[in-house]
Amino acid sequence: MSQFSSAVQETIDRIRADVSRLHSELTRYELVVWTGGNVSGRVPGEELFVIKPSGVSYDELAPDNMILCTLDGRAVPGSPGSDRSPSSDTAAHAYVYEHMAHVGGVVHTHSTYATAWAARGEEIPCHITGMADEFGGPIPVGPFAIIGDDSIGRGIVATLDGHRSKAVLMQNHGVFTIGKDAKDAVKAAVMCEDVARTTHIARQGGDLIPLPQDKIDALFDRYQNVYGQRGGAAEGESK
Ligand SMILES: O=C(CO)[C@@H](O)[C@H](O)COP(=O)(O)O
Repeated sequence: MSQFSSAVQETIDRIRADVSRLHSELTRYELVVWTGGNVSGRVPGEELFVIKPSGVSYDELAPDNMILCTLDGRAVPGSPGSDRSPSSDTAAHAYVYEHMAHVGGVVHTHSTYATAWAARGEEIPCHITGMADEFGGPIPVGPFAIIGDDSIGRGIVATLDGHRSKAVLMQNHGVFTIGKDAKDAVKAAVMCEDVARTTHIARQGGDLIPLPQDKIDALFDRYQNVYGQRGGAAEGESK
């Protein structure tokens, strides 16, 4: 029998299904190789989130082997999947949920072009309208931090708190993205790789043409507040 009320259990089951399914977007958009990368989703209204097990093939990921964790990064004993170790980035995801209340999803990848910018410790400058739309400016670099404790999480929060960007390039490591939910964070990871690749290729051909700040601001505002179908039906249906 579940240790949660039926309403909370229903929400947990929905987030398990979402997080499990969203991992297939990372492979679809070729943002990860082998077992690299991870997606997590907060359980709304609870001090809980769901994340993938560590080092398990993407083909084997399923709602029941996603791991339910508390905000200190520990698996909830007795919950489905808790017999396995959670993602090695669980502490980083937990730190973000603990310190950024508006965040409902976190994604990590080593996507090729974005990680190349991270390896140089160079922020991606904002020279294309699609980047202004999604990120509202440059994608910043976060500190180099070793996996194993909350150092990566602290670096993500210190870099993204108060920043428009939903993506950070953790130096010498890779991309972490945040979103209002797991799907939104996956979208930011897809867009981050796209702008990293385009900006890299553009730079090979010559100087980049500056995009004025007032135009970046206007594009960001339109995309965030006007673009698409207001009311959310179409976006929700495309899950
Ligand atoms: O970045 C790293 C390791 O440096 C990890 O994020 C791996 O990319 C995926 O680890 P698991 O989620 O499978 O533990």
